[in-house]
Amino acid sequence: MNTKSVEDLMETSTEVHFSGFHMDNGLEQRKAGTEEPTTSAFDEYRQPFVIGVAGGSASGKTAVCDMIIQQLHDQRVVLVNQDSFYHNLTKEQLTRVQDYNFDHPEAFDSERLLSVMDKLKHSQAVDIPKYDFKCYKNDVFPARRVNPADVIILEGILVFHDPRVRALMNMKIFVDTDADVRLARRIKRDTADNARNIEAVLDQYSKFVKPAFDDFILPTKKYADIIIPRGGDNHVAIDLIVQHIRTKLGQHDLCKIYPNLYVIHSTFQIRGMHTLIRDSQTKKHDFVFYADRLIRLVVEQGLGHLPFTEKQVIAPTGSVYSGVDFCKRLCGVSVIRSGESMENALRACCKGIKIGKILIHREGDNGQQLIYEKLPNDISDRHVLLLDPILGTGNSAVQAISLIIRKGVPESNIIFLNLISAPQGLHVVCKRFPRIKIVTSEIDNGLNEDFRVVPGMGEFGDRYFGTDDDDELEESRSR
Ligand SMILES: Nc1ncnc2c1ncn2[C@@H]1O[C@H](COP(=O)(O)OP(=O)(O)O)[C@@H](O)[C@H]1O
Ligand SMILES: Nc1ccn([C@@H]2O[C@H](COP(=O)(O)O)[C@@H](O)[C@H]2O)c(=O)n1
Repeated sequence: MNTKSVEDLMETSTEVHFSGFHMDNGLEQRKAGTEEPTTSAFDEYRQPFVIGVAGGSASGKTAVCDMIIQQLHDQRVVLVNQDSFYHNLTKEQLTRVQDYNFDHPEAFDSERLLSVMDKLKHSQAVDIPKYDFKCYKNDVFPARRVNPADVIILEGILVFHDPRVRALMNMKIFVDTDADVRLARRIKRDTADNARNIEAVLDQYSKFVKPAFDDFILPTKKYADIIIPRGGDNHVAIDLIVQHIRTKLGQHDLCKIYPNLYVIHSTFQIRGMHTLIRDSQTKKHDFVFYADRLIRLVVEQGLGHLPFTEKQVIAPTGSVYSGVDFCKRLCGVSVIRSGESMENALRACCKGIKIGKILIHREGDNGQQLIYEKLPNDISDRHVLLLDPILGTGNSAVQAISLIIRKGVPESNIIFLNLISAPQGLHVVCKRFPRIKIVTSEIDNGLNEDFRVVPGMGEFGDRYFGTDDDDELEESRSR
């Protein structure tokens, strides 16, 4: 028996847990231990995308699922059929099978279905029974072993009926096919595949299938995100669904939770630059060179989130080019000292931009103090690009953003640019300021016991400005 409440299940689908940590002012701290967190916070965000496909019997649910699976050929996808969770009929029920209602929610073992889905969502392999429509049993055929996947499709007439099952789904599709088409298909299928006679099929339809559709299935249509008329014939709808799933799968799971969080598109060039700046053996001049390249990419990406106005220009060919005009009222704010490393890239992109500064003193991580600020007087009229290459606990970011908001800048006019973010910090900032935008180049695993991002890249300011011990050693060796 699965004892998870609806809230528990909803939590596993949308919330974030950091095992081995305890919560403190919205942050999770490590109790004791080694360099890496016990459970990688990053892994906790890696959850499969769950799609529910409901609709009347013979509406084309299986056909729609098959098409989605075929088009997602480069992804690991598993299909789970609600039919697999039909209760076995007792001997007595078997003697009067014509009186059994297979279309009622109680015909299914929902607890077993929930337990299987829960395991798959948590990356565990499961055994799923294969239902025999001729013997009315789920233990005639060997169970199917299903491994965890990127996408789980749960298909069945009543998959939207139980709120606990609905809560597991990231996308709900209702296949809407005319009743006469469904009946015609069902007669064909049940007489051919399930060795039933047409009279029995029609009796079952009028006694159970149609009333259950009206009472239990149709009322769940309102939960659907997408309603597909004409089932598998609707290629446009299926293409759009597949495109949406691909987009979602390509995103970090935190971007699915926080729509204003943007991670720049990763390429081997970007991974290569990250490899260099994270390598403890990288010398200062290489560190600065590659950090600058990455910072420039983040700055350009951040500028792309500013508002624009349309503008037409005449090209030297005499033709009209319809383009856009940059947002003019901008300023940067760097968090001293690491944030200053991002100022050059911002100046290189925005000629003459005003850049303010904020200094936050770190005493442990719970006692942070704002000790210096110099911001443009008219900052409240400007869009603000806040510069800090590392987002760790989120404490400094919260202080800096709160100050900028106190100066009159609307939250939605702030874009926070950083190179490396810890999930904990993102969680804190995005929850506290849901309207600011964050642009980062990579999201790391978590924080270590000193609240430093891991794997991270050490103290950014020291490595960028050459004040780390190793460089002093290196210099003294070369003297
Ligand atoms: N677009 C379609 N055109 C013709 N026959 C179809 C179409 N979609 C499904 N079928 C047929 O109708 C029957 C029921 O379709 P299926 O996808 O299994 O429905 P469901 O899974 O909703 O019960 C199957 O025999 C299938 O081959
Ligand atoms: N032993 C059974 C079990 C189920 N049914 C019917 O199957 C329908 C659900 O499957 P679909 O593929 O059509 O979605 C449902 O309407 C049940 O009446 C059955 O006939 N015999």
